[in-house]
Amino acid sequence: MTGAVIEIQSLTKRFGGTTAVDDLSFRVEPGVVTGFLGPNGAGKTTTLRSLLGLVRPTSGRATFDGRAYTELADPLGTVGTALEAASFHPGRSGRDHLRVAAAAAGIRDSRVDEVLAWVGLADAARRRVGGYSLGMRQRLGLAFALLGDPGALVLDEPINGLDPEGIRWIRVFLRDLAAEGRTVLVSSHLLSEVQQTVDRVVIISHGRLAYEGTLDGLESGAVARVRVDAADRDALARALAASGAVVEAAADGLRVSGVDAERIGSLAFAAGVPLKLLVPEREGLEDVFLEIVGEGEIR
Ligand SMILES: Nc1ncnc2c1ncn2[C@@H]1O[C@H](COP(=O)(O)OP(=O)(O)OP(=O)(O)O)[C@@H](O)[C@H]1O
Repeated sequence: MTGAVIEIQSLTKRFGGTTAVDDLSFRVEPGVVTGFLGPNGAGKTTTLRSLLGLVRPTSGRATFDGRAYTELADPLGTVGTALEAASFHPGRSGRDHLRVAAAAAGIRDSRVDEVLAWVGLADAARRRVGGYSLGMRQRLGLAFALLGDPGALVLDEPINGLDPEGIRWIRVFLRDLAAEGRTVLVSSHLLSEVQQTVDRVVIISHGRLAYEGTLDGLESGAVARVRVDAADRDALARALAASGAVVEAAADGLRVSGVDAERIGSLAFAAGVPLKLLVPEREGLEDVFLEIVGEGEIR
């Protein structure tokens, strides 16, 4: 199977005076899991809703192999979606939900049990959705998305709220779907949540593209720092700053960037300042992500 290429081209969506998505362009290829990341309010949901024909863009296009969702000959076979996990009627069983959807879409009834087994819900299929855990509702959402055996999957925050076992399960599940050649796009507001699941990431902030590429590429933007301390911290800071290092004071010593640990050792030695701590540190991916999107910004 080869899933469709998803392409967002100069997409802009304004709601009154709010620009939710601002001239956004990126591509999502089949065969890999792509993370679609940004803080709350960055415009992820609006982008996904535009892609699925639920929102009319102010300008630009969002397509599957060049066709807008509304132009697809076989929408359910092209893309499966799970935009909200909680929107199932609590009084009906998981199986009933899928049977109604399958009948409406002209999909054979036996497919319902296939997808329920696929997502590990076979035993719970006849129970009321009201008694499902969040993880089970997320699985039901996935089963729903897979009904039409789509080449592409577009999932809004599918990992949000899952317990560790559920997270492990969905990681493997999404990777398997991509390995079959499907296009898998997964949104999240936390990089750490999808870090072990995705191959590529698209990061947006304020409706604009902030980064598109591999996780390795993102990591190469991480700043190397050295944590260092001396009994005479001020003398150490002066010696390092005089050699062009960037020195920040912290409660437990100094954070130094721009020079490596070896050079810091020689500079301290030359200045006659004995060190009591010298630890190279690398910024985590989550720090790089927060820097890219602007730490803690919520609109
Ligand atoms: N129907 C709407 N009417 C008015 N403003 C909207 C509407 N939908 C979204 N917005 C605004 O557009 C911006 C982007 O929202 P969007 O839901 O796309 O972000 P998001 O990245 O998905 O965030 P979240 O994870 O919180 O859903 C926000 O400022 C939001 O308030």
